[in-house]
Amino acid sequence: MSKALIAVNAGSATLKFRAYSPDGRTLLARGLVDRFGMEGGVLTLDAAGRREQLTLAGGSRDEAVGAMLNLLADHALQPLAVAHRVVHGGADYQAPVVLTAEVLDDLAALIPLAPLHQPVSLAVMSAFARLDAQLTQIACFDTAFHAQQPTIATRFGIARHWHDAGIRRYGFHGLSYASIARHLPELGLADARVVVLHLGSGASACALHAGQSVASSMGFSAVDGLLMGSRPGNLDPEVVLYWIEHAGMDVAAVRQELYKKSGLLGVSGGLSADMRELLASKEDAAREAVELFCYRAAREVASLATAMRGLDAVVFTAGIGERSPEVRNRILKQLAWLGFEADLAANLAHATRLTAAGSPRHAYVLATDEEGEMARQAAALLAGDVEL
Ligand SMILES: Nc1ncnc2c1ncn2[C@@H]1O[C@H](COP(=O)(O)OP(=O)(O)O)[C@@H](O)[C@H]1O
Ligand SMILES: CC(=O)OP(=O)(O)O
Ligand SMILES: [Mg+2]
Repeated sequence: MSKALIAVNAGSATLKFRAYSPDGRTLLARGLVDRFGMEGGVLTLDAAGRREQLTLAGGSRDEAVGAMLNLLADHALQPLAVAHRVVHGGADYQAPVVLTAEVLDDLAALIPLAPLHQPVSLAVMSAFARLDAQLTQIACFDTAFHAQQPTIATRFGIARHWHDAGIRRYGFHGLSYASIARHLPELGLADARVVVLHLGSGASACALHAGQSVASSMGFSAVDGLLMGSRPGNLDPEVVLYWIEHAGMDVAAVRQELYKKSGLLGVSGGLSADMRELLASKEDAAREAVELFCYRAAREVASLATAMRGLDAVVFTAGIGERSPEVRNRILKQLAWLGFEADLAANLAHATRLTAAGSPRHAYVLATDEEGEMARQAAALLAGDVEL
């Protein structure tokens, strides 16, 4: 058996995991549980050049985690530690941390701020603990990368005491932005002002100046900012009051509306939260959902550029950003006035650079690697290289 760092990225419907060498640098195996924690779950593992697939009979999270550990053991991989992506670390967690009962209590207290993600992460941690109480588990936070933002970028225009009580902008997708920041020097952008568009089911944008996060489109929760799969992004708070006072909705119904019924799904008239399906649809509402998604992303680029007092480049990443030439092209068209001269052939070919050689500003595509980032963070923590 060889020891491996396991990085786990639990979403609402899937669980992605990867196994790395103890230094977090070499990928040894990668896998996915589709329909995680539901009936009909399927576990896929790619390791040593072959793919294995397993249907999970019962549908519990414990079963899925157990099956994952068994499959890894078949490949002689035994967890040294497991690192979890945790969406919300609040004001207190600005670096990865080994889980203890106290940390788990703190993370549970943040469930209301990340109702789609935090409960799933906590359930996965419990599943691992039930299977192996001795296993070292580590939380890596989506908020941590943004912790050094200037205060002005984190403040809402509400009374100061609320900010002091933690009602402030945190920013998310930080593991993704950290992994992108690592690759900027390869593009000659080490000191540049870059807006990164993380366009996946959850979508956000981040202003990176010399590789540091200085502002983000996501705020107190992961519902703010860009239009997403089923979340609205920016929304006038009076809409929520209207729903409560005039549409008979309670808090649970509002939360459902905000997290599950809005975004691409809502704007497309319930057609789909999935960008691929909307791009393939001929329905007017689907077209408008895609248009709004791109329009809002482009507007956010200009806003974040202003936070940095300048803009050198835009980087697209995550499921939609890495795979949809059409969405990238629409966003770049809207940004043409800022000096982005699109190279359509490069875009269609998924080249790294999407803009023409003489373009005043360049746009790029980089693959995000949230799991790789977690593995590096976990390895650094275990080696005692992380300031706590
Ligand atoms: N080839 C593609 N063209 C357009 N959109 C795509 C493509 N492949 C994946 N997507 C979209 O990417 C989104 C999922 O992104 P992803 O980063 O995997 O999300 P998450 O990790 O948050 O679940 C979905 O809307 C999906 O439709
Ligand atoms: C923070 C967030 O929205 O995450 P995801 O994109 O995985 O939903
Ligand atoms: Mg994601």
